[in-house]
Amino acid sequence: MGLRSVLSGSPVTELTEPVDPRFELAALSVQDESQPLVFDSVAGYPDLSAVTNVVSSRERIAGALDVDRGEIVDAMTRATTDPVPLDGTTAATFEYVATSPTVDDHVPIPTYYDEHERQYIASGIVIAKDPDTGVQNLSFHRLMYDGENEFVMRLVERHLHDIRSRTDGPLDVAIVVGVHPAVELAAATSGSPEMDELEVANALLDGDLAVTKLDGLTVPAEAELVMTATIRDETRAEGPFVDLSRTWDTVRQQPVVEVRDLYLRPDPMIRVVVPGKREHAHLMGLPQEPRIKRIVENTVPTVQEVVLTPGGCSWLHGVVSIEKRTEGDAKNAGLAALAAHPSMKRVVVVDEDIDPADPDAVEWAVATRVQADQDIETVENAKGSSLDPSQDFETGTLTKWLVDATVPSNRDRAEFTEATVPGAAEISLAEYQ
Ligand SMILES: C=C(C)CCOP(=O)(O)O
Ligand SMILES: [Mn+2]
Repeated sequence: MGLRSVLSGSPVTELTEPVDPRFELAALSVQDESQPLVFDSVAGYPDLSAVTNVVSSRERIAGALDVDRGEIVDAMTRATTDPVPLDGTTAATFEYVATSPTVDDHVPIPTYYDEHERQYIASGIVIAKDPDTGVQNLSFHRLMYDGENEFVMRLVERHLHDIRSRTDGPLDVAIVVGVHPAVELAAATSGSPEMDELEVANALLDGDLAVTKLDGLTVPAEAELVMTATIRDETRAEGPFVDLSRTWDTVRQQPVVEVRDLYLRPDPMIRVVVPGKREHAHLMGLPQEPRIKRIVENTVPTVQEVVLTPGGCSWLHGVVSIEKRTEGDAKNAGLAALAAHPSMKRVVVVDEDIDPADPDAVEWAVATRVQADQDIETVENAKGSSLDPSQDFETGTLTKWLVDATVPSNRDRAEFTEATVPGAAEISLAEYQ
């Protein structure tokens, strides 16, 4: 099950005119994010196509995982709780192309936002093996193209950073671009170091993930593009880059990645993720929700749902709904959520009658159920997201806050319940026309 399997049999928008990977491709991709956009012709690259907006809607994600839209988070929870071991390997669909390649001679590396931006692969999944446990890790890392066979990779202080710090000398990895959305969602999951995200993807695909061996690593057999590479000790300036916050991320010294071998499927379809747009938000934010819910559940078992809100970049703001048992539950649920996802700066806790995915409903709860002097708590000097432009960049800290927008336990719930017109939810104008 590869990338192409989710494009056949469901609507996609197909463009036949040549598209320039420098800005034009990104500009077209944001015209309509409701379904995948296939570029049959990429200027300068006659033998390939490109695709973006593959997971721009929760409906498409649900379709890719063969679940209902409302079951996505539970499917992710099940897959991360019970990963499915990989059962054997198969032949790769990709073929060897070149050693030490000048990468953008072979594949387009887009620019997205501005003249001073560099070319970036924002859809690359890095596969590495933990030197101590042998467990593989998959994670997304933006890759700034630095010419010939070199990139500079944003290496956030998470799992891959930890693997690299425990590896003596350069770290050999594989970089895959263009895989099934289940592999992308699994790679975007920040799970425990013991969790092999390929097994999470295999669980999401009911054991049907085809994998193959490459230079001692296990990689998706149907990947469109694979690069074996080495993360070197050398660092260079990486950025500026527009990331999930939709603001320019700062420039940092980051490790150089040297591409050893390039592999491509025949007639490859190059996977493009436009940074800061909807599918980037889905890939980053959605996999965090089941993990946050699992952690909040340890404190408040009656947690109902967790949503990282698009208005909060699907990363910095969240809403948690609970069935409140006792006063104080909401504050505990908020504290647990902030701890579960350290990149989150604000969490609003609502009762179970409020849809956390509906920003108007959440604002209505804040407007009618919050007294700021009692229901808002702040946590100063906490480590926030590196993507948050409001942070103190010297310390990397900021103030986090939680809002208890639940009905006070000592008040009558009926006073805070939204009135509805009888039958309004069932009746329809069509019946009277
Ligand atoms: C996309 C990136 C750089 C991940 C941001 O991770 P965080 O600084 O932990 O919020
Ligand atoms: Mn991991």
